Amino acid sequence: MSLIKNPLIIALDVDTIEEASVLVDKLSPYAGAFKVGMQLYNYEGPEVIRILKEKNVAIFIDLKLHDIPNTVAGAARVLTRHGVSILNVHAAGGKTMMREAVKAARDEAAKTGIDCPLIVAVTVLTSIDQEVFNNEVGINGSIQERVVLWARMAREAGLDGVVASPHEIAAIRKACGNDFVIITPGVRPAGVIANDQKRIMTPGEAMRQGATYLVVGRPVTASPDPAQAARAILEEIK
Ligand SMILES: O=c1ccn([C@@H]2O[C@H](COP(=O)(O)O)[C@@H](O)[C@H]2O)c(=O)[nH]1
Repeated sequence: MSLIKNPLIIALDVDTIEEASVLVDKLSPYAGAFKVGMQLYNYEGPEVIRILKEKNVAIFIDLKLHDIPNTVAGAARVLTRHGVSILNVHAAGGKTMMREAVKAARDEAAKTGIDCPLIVAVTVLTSIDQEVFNNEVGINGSIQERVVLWARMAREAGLDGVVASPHEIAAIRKACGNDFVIITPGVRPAGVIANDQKRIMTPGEAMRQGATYLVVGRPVTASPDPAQAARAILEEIK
């Protein structure tokens, strides 16, 4: 059974378990889940998952797996053992890589009796705009076309959903249906600084577009009053 209580996922982009714990203690009444990404996981390792799970919160392990199919499958298998609620891979790794990741996670869940996490594919990062996408990343065509193509590919590979910017939600919904999970970072309440995010939307607009979950980091965690910032977002998306 999913532990995710509401659509607001808070990104714990901090170095240490101590800093993450302070945020979780302040924010767990408001957050549906907490995201542990490469900064926190690469410093603290799997211990951070164990400690946060003791607080009875749902965890999205955001390691954006991207490697050959065998390597990604192995990582998906061992991450499943941690009992996380969501894990992700890069769609750019291809359909076989995604399919192997899903198979490994589901087999491990069936073998151990641990709930299988939702497995989602990262499409085009929300920090990338059209100019960078074509001229630096070197992929022709529009970001939206590519995101929809990768979303369809992820669905065909058996994944539960994708990570995409709020700008592509409507097109993904049309292509992949209402049951497909869409997780959207690049969320900024009105008047809040975008930082390095390029394809942004407010929490209310992103939910109206059809997001399943919103990922929000700095607008909450760097706020002088993180609990109030999270409460305001929940109020906006209610
Ligand atoms: O395309 C993507 C994929 C992942 N992220 C992650 O979401 C959070 C956003 O943090 P903010 O502070 O709200 O900008 C962060 O952990 C990213 O690694 C993303 O932003 N875009």
